Amino acid sequence: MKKTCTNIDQFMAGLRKRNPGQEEFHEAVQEVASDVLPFIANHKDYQGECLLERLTEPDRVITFRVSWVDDEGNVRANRAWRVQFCNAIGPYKGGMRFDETVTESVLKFLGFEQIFKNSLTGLPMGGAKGGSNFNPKGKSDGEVMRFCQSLMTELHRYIGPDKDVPAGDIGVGAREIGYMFGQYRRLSHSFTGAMTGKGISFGGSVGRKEATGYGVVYFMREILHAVDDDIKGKTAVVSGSGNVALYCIEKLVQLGAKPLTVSDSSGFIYDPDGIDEEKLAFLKDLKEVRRGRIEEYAEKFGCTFKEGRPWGVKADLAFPCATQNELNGDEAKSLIDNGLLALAEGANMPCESKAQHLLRKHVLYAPGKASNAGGVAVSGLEQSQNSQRISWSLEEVDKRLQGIMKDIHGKCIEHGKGKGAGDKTDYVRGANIGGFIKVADALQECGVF
Ligand SMILES: NC(=O)C1=CN([C@@H]2O[C@H](COP(=O)(O)OP(=O)(O)OC[C@H]3O[C@@H](n4cnc5c(N)ncnc54)[C@H](OP(=O)(O)O)[C@@H]3O)[C@@H](O)[C@H]2O)C=CC1
Ligand SMILES: O=C(O)CCC(=O)C(=O)O
Repeated sequence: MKKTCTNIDQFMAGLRKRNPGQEEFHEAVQEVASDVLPFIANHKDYQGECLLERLTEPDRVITFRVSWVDDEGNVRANRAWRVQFCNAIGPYKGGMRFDETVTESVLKFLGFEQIFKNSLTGLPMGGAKGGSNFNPKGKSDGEVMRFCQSLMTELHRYIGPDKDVPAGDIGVGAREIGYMFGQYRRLSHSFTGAMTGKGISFGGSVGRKEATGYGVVYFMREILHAVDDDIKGKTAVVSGSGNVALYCIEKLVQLGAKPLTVSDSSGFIYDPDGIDEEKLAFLKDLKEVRRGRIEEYAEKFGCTFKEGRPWGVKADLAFPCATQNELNGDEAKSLIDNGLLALAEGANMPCESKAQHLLRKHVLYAPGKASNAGGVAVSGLEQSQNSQRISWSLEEVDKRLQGIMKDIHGKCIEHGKGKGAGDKTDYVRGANIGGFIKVADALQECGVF
């Protein structure tokens, strides 16, 4: 029987050859393969069926044109994709990203990560991701609506509650989900839970908007409890000011921590007094309603605005919640030199590989596939509510979210405890192996495909 190649250099050389120029995808696979290949080498049961080779090849990538008309009457065209990566443990599931930086490589990296993340949640969800190089910033509501409707006119053929269930991500919030779901409903002539992150008035779950940000803080709480520490009284440096960052800050404030920074693509603010409930309310209005720039916070509350990223600020905890590769090796060193205790990723792959290496060695470091899984987990709960045609209360959803984050932490401990530098828990290994096993078992039990 042909055995899986467990030599990382050979494995990666093959992957690079098959996926030329897709650097983000290479990076994501390298991170997983460097834990999973040694695991396979030590476990005979996982050696025979080319499991990681199969898991690094998407089931399919759907690419299509999205034509739409701008407010001046000009016809515009963008490219969109849906990467349906692996449905071994449930229908494809993962967000849609609208940003000018979106490429097939970015979506393959995100879809690949999603396989392991969704597996860790314990819910029956496969891995997928989609999006477009359309940039919603500065577009009118009408332009965004026409774009979303046009995109769904093609995408609706490939999705459905038992097939593939898209949701939000960068550039795709409540407004965009509403427009896409509305068009899906019209075209499919049905009302089903084919998308999550929906508005509460049309099948959405309470708590989904908050879930990723709250989840990352719940995960950090577990990390600190495992070393007999607590989140209360800790200072925190947070990047981003979108969905994940805002609700990460909200939960930090609720649990008695002191968030010091918040950022967007123009720069960051540093508020040494900490962001409190009143300042957070201003931030929510600025970002969720007025779609303004972060500098306004500094003007309103008389603190510092700087171009660049917030990683030079001294803090106990760090939460990168903006985008991929937003924290490099030098910035990780600066956080560590400033006494950082722990970092939990709210964004997907925010730390460059040099930064990951340093953080893994010197602090407690939780990778996004574990720490930001709360969002997709509550999406899974939204799917369950839709299927049963019921709505749970916020208390019920939040209780389940806390339970799921605790369970994910438990899986990281099971596979990563004592495996890191100085006998620390290696959360990266824990998440990679914990996520892999369930998918690998399902792949083996369902026959070769
Ligand atoms: N939404 C969710 O449920 C989940 C999201 N994630 C991940 O979390 C991250 C943030 O997502 P989300 O909050 O939903 O997205 P949003 O679009 O709501 O917010 C993104 C934030 O990041 C900033 N940002 C984007 N690109 C850059 C950049 N190149 N440099 C600096 N800042 C940047 C944006 O600033 P600006 O407005 O100026 O562009 C904005 O503040 C992503 O990595 C996403 O994949 C992970 C799990 C679930
Ligand atoms: O809720 C979802 O399905 C999407 C979440 C997501 O895109 C992510 O976890 O990165």
